[in-house]
Amino acid sequence: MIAVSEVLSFYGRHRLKILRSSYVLLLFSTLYGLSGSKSVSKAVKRVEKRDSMHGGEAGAGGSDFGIYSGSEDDSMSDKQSDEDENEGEMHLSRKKKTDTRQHSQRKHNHQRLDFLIKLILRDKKFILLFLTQAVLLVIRTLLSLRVATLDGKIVSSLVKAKYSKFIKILGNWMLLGIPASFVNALIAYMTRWCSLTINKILTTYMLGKYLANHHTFYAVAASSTASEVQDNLTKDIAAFSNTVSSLLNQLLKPMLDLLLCSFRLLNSNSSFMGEGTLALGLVVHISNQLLRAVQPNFTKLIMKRSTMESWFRSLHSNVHAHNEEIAIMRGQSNELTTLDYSFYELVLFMNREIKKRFAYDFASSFIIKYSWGAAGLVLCSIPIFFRDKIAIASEDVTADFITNRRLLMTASGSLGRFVELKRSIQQLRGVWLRLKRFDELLDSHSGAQESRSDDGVTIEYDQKRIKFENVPLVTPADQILIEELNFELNHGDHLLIIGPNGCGKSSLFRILGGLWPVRLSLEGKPTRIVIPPGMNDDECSIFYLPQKPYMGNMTTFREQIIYPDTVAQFERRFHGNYGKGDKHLAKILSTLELEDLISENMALVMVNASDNGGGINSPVKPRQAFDIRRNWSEELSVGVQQRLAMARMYYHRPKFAVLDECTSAVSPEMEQKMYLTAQRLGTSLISVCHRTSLWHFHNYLLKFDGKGGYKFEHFDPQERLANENKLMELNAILDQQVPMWEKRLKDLTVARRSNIIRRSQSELIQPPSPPKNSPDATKMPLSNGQRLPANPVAATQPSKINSKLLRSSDSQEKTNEPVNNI
Ligand SMILES: Nc1ncnc2c1ncn2[C@@H]1O[C@H](COP(=O)(O)OP(=O)(O)OP(=O)(O)O)[C@@H](O)[C@H]1O
Repeated sequence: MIAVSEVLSFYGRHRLKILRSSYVLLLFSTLYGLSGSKSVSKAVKRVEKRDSMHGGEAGAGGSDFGIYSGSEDDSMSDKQSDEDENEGEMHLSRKKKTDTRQHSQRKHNHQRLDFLIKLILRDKKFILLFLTQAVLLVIRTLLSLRVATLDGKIVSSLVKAKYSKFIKILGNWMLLGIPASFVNALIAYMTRWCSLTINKILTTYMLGKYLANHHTFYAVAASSTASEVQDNLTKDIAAFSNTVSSLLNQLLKPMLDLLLCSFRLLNSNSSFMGEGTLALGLVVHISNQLLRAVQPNFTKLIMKRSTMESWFRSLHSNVHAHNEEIAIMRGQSNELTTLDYSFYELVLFMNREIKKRFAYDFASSFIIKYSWGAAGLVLCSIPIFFRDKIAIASEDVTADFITNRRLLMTASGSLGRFVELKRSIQQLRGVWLRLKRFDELLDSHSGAQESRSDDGVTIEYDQKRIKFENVPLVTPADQILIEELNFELNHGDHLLIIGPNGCGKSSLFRILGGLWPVRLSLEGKPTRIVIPPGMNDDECSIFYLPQKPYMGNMTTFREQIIYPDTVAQFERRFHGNYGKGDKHLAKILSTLELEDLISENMALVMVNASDNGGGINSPVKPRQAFDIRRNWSEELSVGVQQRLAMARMYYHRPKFAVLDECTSAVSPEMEQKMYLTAQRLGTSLISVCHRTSLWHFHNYLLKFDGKGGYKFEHFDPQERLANENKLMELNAILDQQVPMWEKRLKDLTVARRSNIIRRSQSELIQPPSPPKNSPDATKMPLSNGQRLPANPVAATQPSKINSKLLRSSDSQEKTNEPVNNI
């Protein structure tokens, strides 16, 4: 009994402190429950585990990272460890190494998981905005406490009919509304600014990494998650920024509200209010645990849905990008089926998702709004119903009731926001994982720049020479096109590459351009490649012209011609003199007979000016014709695009130019002119062209046979063309003569056949010389009972027996005597 009374007296002395610390503890345990969702952590761990097992090979094969099959992963790791145990000591050490690697990989992944946060926290502007937001949130909470107190006083003065007091408090209440509204607006502004800042930080970082070098985006486009890149760079970053920026609002506001409101309630005039608030906190904590039972895994849901949406979007982009081909082939129904199927899958998934969300929304709405609200009202009503039985310090019960009710409503609203926060955190985690994966993908391919070749391969750079020494032509899918390629080309020489489709002509350019890694000779011979260094500010050593040139839409006409140079480089080249630069461009265009484009642009400028109220007769400067922006890839024909691409090459005047069927859509005369001008500008041509009319521009030939073989030789176009012509003549003769000879052969066969028939029939017809006294030799019966026809002409018509004989003699003839012997 003494002990109990001592405890009670201790409690009485330290009541407020005990209540406050218990409340803070309760609040933090609820908060911990928010982020520590087991399923989410499991999902994250599975991703890490799978990544470590695959050696962090992002994107390769892991197409659907929205679904994690934990059991598969577990069984895989189990199997692996079992094998290791059975393979003795040597394997044990290997296993140790693997474990260490996995451990470091896991550590690396943990660090990587936080890379976004680190990136954001490194930005001073963000920190400043974040702190300002925090301060504003504290001010808002203090203001709302003051408003709650005034609310209570207003109602109390109203009930007691104290009008002057009522007016005075109402005035205060309205005055308080000015800073409260200002702070609210400022918080919304800060949240948006914060989101924009995060978006800027992440987009700059990701885009910078994505377009850091020519390997990364080229390799990423070939990865299995390429369809998601667009969404990663736009939708995911935006979603992440929005959620993170409002996270402070969602987290800090309810926390401050809860702490301040509960402390205020603990200090309340009603002696039991403190304990009541704590009891209410306990109810909230327990019901929150119950809510977890029906809560779906939002991380998993958001990841799966995003992957499906990205796929659906990429299919749409595909239709858009190839609209002309699809439309001309009437392939829309095919595309509709594909799109329909992908959309059907998405809808099916979303149907399941909304069902899961429905159960959760029902439970959370009921618990937050009604259960907690009812508990709060019960707590507030106690001083009114049990006024006589409990000690109440204040006489103003109405004011107390209103204030407490307001405080409890605020606290319960805050708890509701906590529950919402839980959903936001899980969804944020889903986006976070997607961005993490994208970052890994970029990392794995940015490393490709260093591993641009196998160990042992020598890569040299020379402006005036291309040399392949024992270089195998191998595709990224490890398909060997040529086992070893050896050739050398000096600046001033011109190489023609010919061979059947798919033999590796373009693959050679991909290796030359550094898109595919240079592999070591398959026979272990020293592998060496000498290539031009590419493009830099001052000089261009190699330039590529594909069949379908890239036309950047909505860029200026000038940028089209100088691509890939920037306007700043153009200005540097012509010392800021646009007139001089544009004159140079116009000269190039006139060589390619593209002056019409300049006049067309001028006309468009005039039309635009008149549309904008400038008048059709307002003067147009030539510079404006080069400043115009158009949808170049859609508005120009392929032939004009090819000529414009050639203009680019003339502008850059490279040492070497790779022309991969880049003149297929221009007239033969223009084609000759293009090649001639390129050679006059001192560019060595490496071309793939099927037209023999271009052969005389080359003095070396690289011929692929399509079976892994090739021939590199000095090329005499005249001789080759003469041979080619001879070959063509022979082919023409053959084409003409073969059907004739075949017909003759057929006739001979028929003639021979009828000869045989006649011979065999005449043998049959010739009877053994009839006895001279026979009255009618023609009526002599045959051995099988048949009579010979009376009409000798009929003997030439094959009877049933004769046709049998004919057939057997025919087949005998076929097998014994070849057609040629006839
Ligand atoms: N990115 C790639 N990944 C894997 N394999 C590829 C890739 N690009 C091309 N290939 C394969 O390499 C082989 C050679 O292709 P390449 O484009 O070099 O042929 P080509 O000789 O230029 O043919 P064409 O005359 O039809 O253009 C083909 O079998 C092709 O399937």
